[in-house]
Amino acid sequence: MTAVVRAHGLGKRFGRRWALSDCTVDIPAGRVVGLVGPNGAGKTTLLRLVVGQLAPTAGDIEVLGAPAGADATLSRVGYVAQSTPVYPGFTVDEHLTLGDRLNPRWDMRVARDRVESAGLDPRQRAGRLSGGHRAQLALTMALAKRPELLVLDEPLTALDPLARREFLQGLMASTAGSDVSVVFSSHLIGDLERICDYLLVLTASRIRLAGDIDDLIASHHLLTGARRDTGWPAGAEVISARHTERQTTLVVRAPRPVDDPTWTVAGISLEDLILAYLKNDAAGVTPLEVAR
Ligand SMILES: Nc1ncnc2c1ncn2[C@@H]1O[C@H](COP(=O)(O)OP(=O)(O)OP(=O)(O)O)[C@@H](O)[C@H]1O
Repeated sequence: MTAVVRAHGLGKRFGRRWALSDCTVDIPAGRVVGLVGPNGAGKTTLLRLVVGQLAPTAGDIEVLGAPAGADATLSRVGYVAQSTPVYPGFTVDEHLTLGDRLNPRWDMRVARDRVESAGLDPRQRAGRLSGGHRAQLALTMALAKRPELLVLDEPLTALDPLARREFLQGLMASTAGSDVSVVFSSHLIGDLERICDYLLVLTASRIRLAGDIDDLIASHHLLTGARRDTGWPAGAEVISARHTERQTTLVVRAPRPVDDPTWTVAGISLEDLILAYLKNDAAGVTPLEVAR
């Protein structure tokens, strides 16, 4: 597997607190990777390590074959931070001119098309744009660089539903048939489901799950049966358990479909799979405890 990001034993500490711990992961090239996790899990920290804005406290990280943040890779990585930074005193058009000067692979046509479709006024100063339009400008700057790796930290939060859909369609159109790899953090699972084919789940500063979404869906199952506190199915790892007075519902990971007549087995949606890992994130807490 060719990896765009290779992290080994990666950790970042702020003061006494580890924002990211012991992260060992290879992010495959040419994929659209969804990064999910609860608030404060360490997603932004991981993304800032990827783009070289932070230096690791422990371990190492390689991006596009070089140490993260290396000069040689800067123009090959596009990044939109959560705050969607722009230059407030520059107009939209001046942003595009600056992008053209600074980036060897800049595509002015992509930039102008996006500005037009997002309804941005080229003469408007960026400092006066609405939050959603500022996000659109920041995304345009990242896409028009024609990066090999595009890193987006919750880019959709400020966009209205229509703009969100159009952005996702635009993103899919610009990634289809190209080699660009995308790492995309979001709390909006429906949006991730629409465009991602690879998933990373980060909870409590650790990677809990990484893999191809189709494989993860195939290896996780939803089991329902009569209420019980023991007697879990053999050969399956219980990820989460929920109980009503009469019924127990499990999310389990098992390489083969669970063959146990005391359970009704069903496929799992991406949303249920992610929620099972998010619920069961506190270290040392058993699935039974977190389910109540
Ligand atoms: N520059 C910093 N200085 C001190 N602590 C920080 C800094 N950046 C992040 N942290 C802490 O590191 C932890 C992880 O933060 P991070 O922003 O990476 O989480 P996140 O998963 O992106 O959260 P959210 O979904 O809320 O954006 C948090 O406890 C946060 O307070």
